[in-house]
Amino acid sequence: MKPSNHPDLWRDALPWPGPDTHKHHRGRLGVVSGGALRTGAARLAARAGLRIGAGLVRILCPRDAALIVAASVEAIMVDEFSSPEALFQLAGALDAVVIGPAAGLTEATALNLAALGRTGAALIVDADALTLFKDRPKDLFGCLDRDDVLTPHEGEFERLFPDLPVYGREVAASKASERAGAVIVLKGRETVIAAPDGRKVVNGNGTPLLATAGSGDVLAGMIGGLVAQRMDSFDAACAAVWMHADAASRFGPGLIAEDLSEQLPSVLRGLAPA
Ligand SMILES: NC(=O)C1=CN([C@@H]2O[C@H](COP(=O)(O)OP(=O)(O)OC[C@H]3O[C@@H](n4cnc5c(N)ncnc54)[C@H](O)[C@@H]3O)[C@@H](O)[C@H]2O)[C@@H](O)CC1
Ligand SMILES: Nc1ncnc2c1ncn2[C@@H]1O[C@H](COP(=O)(O)OP(=O)(O)O)[C@@H](O)[C@H]1O
Repeated sequence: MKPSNHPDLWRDALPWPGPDTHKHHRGRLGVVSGGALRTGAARLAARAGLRIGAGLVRILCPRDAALIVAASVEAIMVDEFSSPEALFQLAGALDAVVIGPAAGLTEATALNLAALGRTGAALIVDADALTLFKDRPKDLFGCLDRDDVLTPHEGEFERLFPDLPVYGREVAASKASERAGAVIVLKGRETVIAAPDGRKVVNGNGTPLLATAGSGDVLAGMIGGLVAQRMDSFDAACAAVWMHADAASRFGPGLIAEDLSEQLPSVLRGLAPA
């Protein structure tokens, strides 16, 4: 399949604020932070979610991380939780939640994911929250709904779906989406986005400038920010993947993950209705 992702597929579905909107209407995104030494990934994701238009973004922190995160954010809000049940309560007021970036390969991450799976929030599951389920992928899939999004790089994909890479990336992504019952974003040079209902798109505007630590965390936050604004999860994933690469190309050489969100205003201006 030739690269097929293009703004024509999802431009009309992008969320823009109307005259009577307020921040809660624009979508409420949560991002689960790792522990005290692992807060950067959540901050990258949260900032991307805010930049892409979610009206309200909260970083949900284990107790040891809360003051560290609070000291390093402004518009982003901070909550602390001390148990999966407390996380469940916090997430009840959110439209979408990102979990996984620097979350830690611990049972606490699995329990937190299970708690989030019991809320109405759409989940964007990345990084550690994928790797953790290497030997028990069904435990992960059991927590998911069809509007949830998994964002594996090839290493993470192989851990969850060891029998699928042999089919090639496109067929593998479709089979994985069907098996997981969620949208799959199989990242890489040509990212493949597949939905359980059979929709599939291959992205063609990627750039190797994105091969830098934390760029995947930013992508997860962008998808989360669009899903929080009630964009269909498959469309949101296609749009975020394209905009993420466009942001990288606009910045050019020297790009680090922090730069991606700062390019989003110009990416969005290029997509806004006239
Ligand atoms: N600013 C931050 O705090 C950042 C935190 N990060 C977090 O750091 C933790 C560990 O990240 P790691 O990079 O070690 O975990 P990974 O699962 O990305 O890498 C582990 C191993 O997987 C293999 N692998 C196979 N295919 C790969 C691919 N396409 N891309 C990358 N690796 C591939 C590599 O050999 C690598 O050694 C995660 O929780 C991650 O979310 C990273 O996201 C980077 C930025
Ligand atoms: N060579 C490449 N060409 C195009 N895109 C790339 C390339 N390498 C990485 N990317 C993109 O960069 C991002 C990396 O995500 P990930 O591996 O999860 O990084 P991290 O865990 O450091 O955040 C993905 O969106 C991936 O598609």
